[in-house]
Formats: sequence, structure tokens, C-alpha cells
Amino acid sequence: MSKNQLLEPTPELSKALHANVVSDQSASSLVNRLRGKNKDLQTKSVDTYQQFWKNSENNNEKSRTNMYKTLTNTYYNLATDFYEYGWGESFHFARKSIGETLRESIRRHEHILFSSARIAPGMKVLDVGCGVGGPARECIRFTGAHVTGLNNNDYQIQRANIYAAKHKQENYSTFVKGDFMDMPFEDNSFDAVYAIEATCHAPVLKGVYSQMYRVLKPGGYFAIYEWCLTDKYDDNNELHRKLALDIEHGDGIAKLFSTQVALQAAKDAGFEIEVATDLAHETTIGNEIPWYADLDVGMINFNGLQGFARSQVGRIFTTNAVKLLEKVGIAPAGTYQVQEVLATAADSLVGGAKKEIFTPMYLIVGRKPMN
Ligand SMILES: CC(C)=CCC[C@@H](C)[C@H]1CC[C@H]2C3=C(CC[C@]12C)[C@@]1(C)CC[C@H](O)C[C@@H]1CC3
Repeated sequence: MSKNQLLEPTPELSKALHANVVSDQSASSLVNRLRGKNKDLQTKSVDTYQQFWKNSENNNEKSRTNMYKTLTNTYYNLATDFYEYGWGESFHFARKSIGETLRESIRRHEHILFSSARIAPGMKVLDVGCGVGGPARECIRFTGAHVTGLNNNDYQIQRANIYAAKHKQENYSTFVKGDFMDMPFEDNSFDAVYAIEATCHAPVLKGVYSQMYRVLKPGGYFAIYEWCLTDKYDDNNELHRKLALDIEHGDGIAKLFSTQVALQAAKDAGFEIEVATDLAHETTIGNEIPWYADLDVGMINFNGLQGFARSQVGRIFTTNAVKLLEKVGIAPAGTYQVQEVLATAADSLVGGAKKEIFTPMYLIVGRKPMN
């Protein structure tokens, strides 16, 4: 497949691909979701995604960054159902304390960011790269603000709207389709802006941070959790390079940047930096368990279906189950490759974390100057 044979993830494609999924709110199980997909479009979407990583003209960093929208959008067309099945509604990591569930730790991690951004009742807040809206819904509950979720993936926006209705939050949230490198909002229109593990999909960090700066009101706060390579990453080390590439492949990322690049990009965008720190190394009380622990469970995890799905044994089970579903024609051909891509994600994230060359929680808090 060459560049012009890539299947563009347009709104029409999303509608046709997930036609029988989004209209059915009860289709919560992965099997139902996979059964509801348009088989041909799912297979072609998998092919499109894999072209960016196979030996083809698209397999280089330049093509991936040039075509970041196709890359990331196609990834989320394929991965979203698996994410909800194995992780929940908030697509990000968190450090945990002893006895804390994943969901509790995820909420606490969100609260830290909302507080850092000084979000208060009645504020107009922007969530950049909002996924299916898990953090936005929690922000509304926690702060009483109005949250606009920006997302370039039609399927995730549809899911976010379904959840907003379910939680009776329609008057407190709006989900807008758009590219975070060219946001469809007026200058100075939000009281606070935040992004949780989303801006790593940008081809250039300064581009997305500058957009966040532009739409933020003077004096407003910007708070992000960024996915970054750390100072320990060595580009001359083959294993480091492989782990970074596997994280990119497994997570729909065109190119990972370092913490230094991220911090400089936030400064260059114009923010006065108040905090820049890697929370992966936070050792304070309440953060005893590392962020990758839930993906590093070797044994069967009996903590519900999601707990099982996240464990290594659960991942092997899901891989084989999807393979079987594909064989008997319930899941579209290629779906099993999606599960394999996600398994690569899990292994490389854990590998990168253990080598301390990667963090998903480089916290940057900045302020747009008053004038
Ligand atoms: C991609 C970005 C920027 C953020 C997403 C972070 C995480 C929420 C995902 C990264 C790897 C994902 C995997 C799963 C859920 C969501 C992630 C942790 C699964 C556990 C979903 C169920 C599958 O069977 C296995 C997946 C492994 C990877």
C-alpha cells in the first residue's frame, strides 16, 4: 500500500466503520463492539495503521509526523474499544497508593491536574485530546466547571456524547471535533486549559502548546501530563531505540520527545512555568505503587474483567479469543493484530518505565501572562 492508498479516517469512514456500535448504548462488551464493526473497513484500517510501521514508503519518522492525523486517528478508531474494555473511560496512567484501585488512582491523578490548573466552579475549561471524556466528566464533578473536550477522532466524540447523556452532563460539557494543531476556538476564550497524555500525538509540541496558549485567557493556567523520553534515554542505545519505537507503534504516536523539548516548547509558547516535574519518580506518601504496575501483572488478576484484561495472562487470553473470533467470522480480519499492537504497547511501556527512559506523567504547569 502506498501513501495514496492509505484509508483516510474521515467522519464518513468512522460512521460506516462503527455504524452498528455507536447507535447501541448497550454494546458495552468487546465482543458486541467487534461484531458491530464494518468488517471490510476495519481490515483496511488495520492495514493503513500497520503501513506506518512496515517496510514501506510510509515507514519513517518524517511520514509519520507529516501524516500524524491519519496515524493517530486510525489508531484510535481501532484501539478505543479495547481501551474501554481493559482500562475504563479515562485513557491515562496514575501512580497508586497501597489499597487504592486503578479507578481511584486515576481520579486522584486527574484531581491533581485540575487543582494545578486552578479550575473553579463556573469556569470555561478546555480539555485537549479528551478521549471518550472520562477526565472531562470527572473535572465537571470535581470542580463544577464547564468543560469543552477537543478531539479529532469522530468515534471517541460519539462515545463521549453518549457518556455525557448517561451522566446528565450535557449542560456542562461540549465535545468538539478538531485538530489540536489548529484549534477551532477564538483567542482568549478559556479560563483554563489542560491535556492528559494526549499532546504526545502532536508532530511538534510547540505547535499544540502555542494553540493552548492562544485560546487561554491572560492570567489563565495551563496544566499537562506529557509522555516523554527522559534524560536517561540514549539514542545510541539499540534497546532504548527499540523501546521508544515500540511505544510509538503501540500507542499511535508519530514521535516521542524528551522532557527537555517539552519544557522548552511550553516556554517558547509563552507560558510562565510554575511547575515542571516528572511524577513517575514521586516517592511521597500515597504514591508507593508505580504507574505501570497494572500492566506488569504476571499472574491472573481477579480484580474484575478489566483487571483480568490488563494482566499478562489476560492479554494472552484476549489475543487468543480475538484470534478465534476472527476465525469464526465474528470479529473482522485484522482485529487480532490490533490486540497484538496493544500488547506491544504494554510490554514497551513497562520496559521503558523499568529502564527509566520513559514517563507518561511529566507535569508542566504554566500561566499565560496578564499582558
Ligand atoms: C496512547 C496514550 C497517549 C495514552 C493511553 C494510555 C493507556 C490508557 C493505554 C496505553 C496502553 C493501553 C493498553 C490497554 C488499555 C489502555 C492502555 C493502558 C489494554 C490493557 C486494553 C486491553 C487489551 O486487551 C490489552 C491492552 C494493553 C495496552
